[in-house]
Amino acid sequence: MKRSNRADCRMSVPQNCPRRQRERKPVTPSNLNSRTHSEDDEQGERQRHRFHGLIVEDPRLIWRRNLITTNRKTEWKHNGIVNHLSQKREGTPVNIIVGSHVWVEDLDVAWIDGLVLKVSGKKAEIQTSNGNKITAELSKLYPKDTEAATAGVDDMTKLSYLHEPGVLQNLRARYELNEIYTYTGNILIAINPFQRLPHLYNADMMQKYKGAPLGELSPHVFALGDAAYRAMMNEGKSNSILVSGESGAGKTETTKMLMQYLAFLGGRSSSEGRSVEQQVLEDIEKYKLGDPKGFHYLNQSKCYELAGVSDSRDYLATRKAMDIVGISEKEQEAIFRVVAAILHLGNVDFAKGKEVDSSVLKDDKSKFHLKTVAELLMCDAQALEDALLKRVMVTPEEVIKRSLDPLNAAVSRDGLAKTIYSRLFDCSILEKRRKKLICSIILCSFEQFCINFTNEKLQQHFNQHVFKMEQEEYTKEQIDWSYIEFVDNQDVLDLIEKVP
Ligand SMILES: Nc1ncnc2c1ncn2[C@@H]1O[C@H](COP(=O)(O)OP(=O)(O)OP(=O)(O)O)[C@@H](O)[C@H]1O
Repeated sequence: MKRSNRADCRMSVPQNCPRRQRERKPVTPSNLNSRTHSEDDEQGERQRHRFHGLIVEDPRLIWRRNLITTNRKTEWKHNGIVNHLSQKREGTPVNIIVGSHVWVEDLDVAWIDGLVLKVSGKKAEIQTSNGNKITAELSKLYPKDTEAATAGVDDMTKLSYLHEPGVLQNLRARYELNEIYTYTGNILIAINPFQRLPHLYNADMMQKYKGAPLGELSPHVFALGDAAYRAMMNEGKSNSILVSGESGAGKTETTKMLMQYLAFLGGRSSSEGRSVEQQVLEDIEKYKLGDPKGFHYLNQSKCYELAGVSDSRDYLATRKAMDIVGISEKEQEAIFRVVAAILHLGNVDFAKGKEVDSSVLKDDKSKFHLKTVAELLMCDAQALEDALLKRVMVTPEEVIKRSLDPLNAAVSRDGLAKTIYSRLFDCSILEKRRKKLICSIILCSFEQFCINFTNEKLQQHFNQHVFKMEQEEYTKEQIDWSYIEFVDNQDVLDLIEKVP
């Protein structure tokens, strides 16, 4: 399922009608939320989940276009925040005249601001703020809001001009002040700070955000976690937070913060007076784990500790968060058994066997790890050993077993580890979803399906809250502007979500 061209989904704000000139209630995360309630009601049973959107971005990608390959740039523009917010390029009535302050594309810094010196035909001559004089097509210029707050705005819906340079400038201005979070309605955008900002995540901050309505305090990942948790408790309904972003943008770190916050909200004191180390030691023995240096899958980077990161605490926070989101003790045990089994599996080594191109378990250590894997996965140790040492080929006539040499046995071991790990997530999600809806799709690429579905869901979220709502408001306020058609992807969502 490929994404359709979203270019026609972009919203155009009339140039002669900057949004701040109109007397209107600013669109805040909280009033957007109240709208979601009524829409949920309308959708009734069909809406099994409430979704909260969180987009993480890598500043190196969004501000330095020369670091982005053409494809990546296009992909980002089509999938990222700017696509949802930016002003329609073609056919937009851009009222650029001599003396206008504008944004123009720049290879080094993505967008540079400048002053229009001359307009002739479809082109303009611009004096850029870095001292260059350039000529650009009028249709490629975007008006600059000269009255924009230098510190930026905490919610992108408050921007006067919703176009790519405006959005990026706002994120950048905030980022320079270490304000890495910004709302777009009730969607949170997080920019990777590439440095620890402990003051943002300490216990005081958690306390501050606990119970505060979304939008009341500065944008924060805790605010989103809080909204999801409250909605879950109040409505008895599942909630999902979609964390979307490029590789390296900070999804994992953001998710960790969310988990910590959810654990804090759950507040179940499972420690019973024991120290963190004692509790974790409660599990290391059980899963026959030990020093990470001793595990092949953990010791490749040779990096075992990070300043300010406590694996023990993160582990306990994860367990607590699992409690909160309703993963039972038994399911948690199963999850950690599988994870521990994967680590042990990585330590199973192979040596040459007696026959040509065959292999055996290398030593007693490997035998121990294989036995532990079998115990943890509750499977037969001999069958597991066979599966690692031999390849099975099924032909129409017969089933052929062929021995593997040590190198290929190691490849088979790593393949098994990857498959088990990936199945762990498929199974957890499957448990929570209606099998009817999902089974056939898993046979395709489940991961890609999830990515596409998430993108479609986010797109619909933006359609609902930015396009539909804004247009309704313009109509209500009788503002003279042309109605923009946009592609509604509800049919795509119905295909996946709707009960057949
Ligand atoms: N909020 C944050 N605070 C501090 N550092 C961060 C934060 N978010 C990301 N980082 C830094 O960026 C690095 C990459 O982030 P992370 O691993 O979360 O990315 P990712 O989106 O999960 O990547 P991938 O999709 O490739 O797994 C982290 O190792 C960390 O150094």
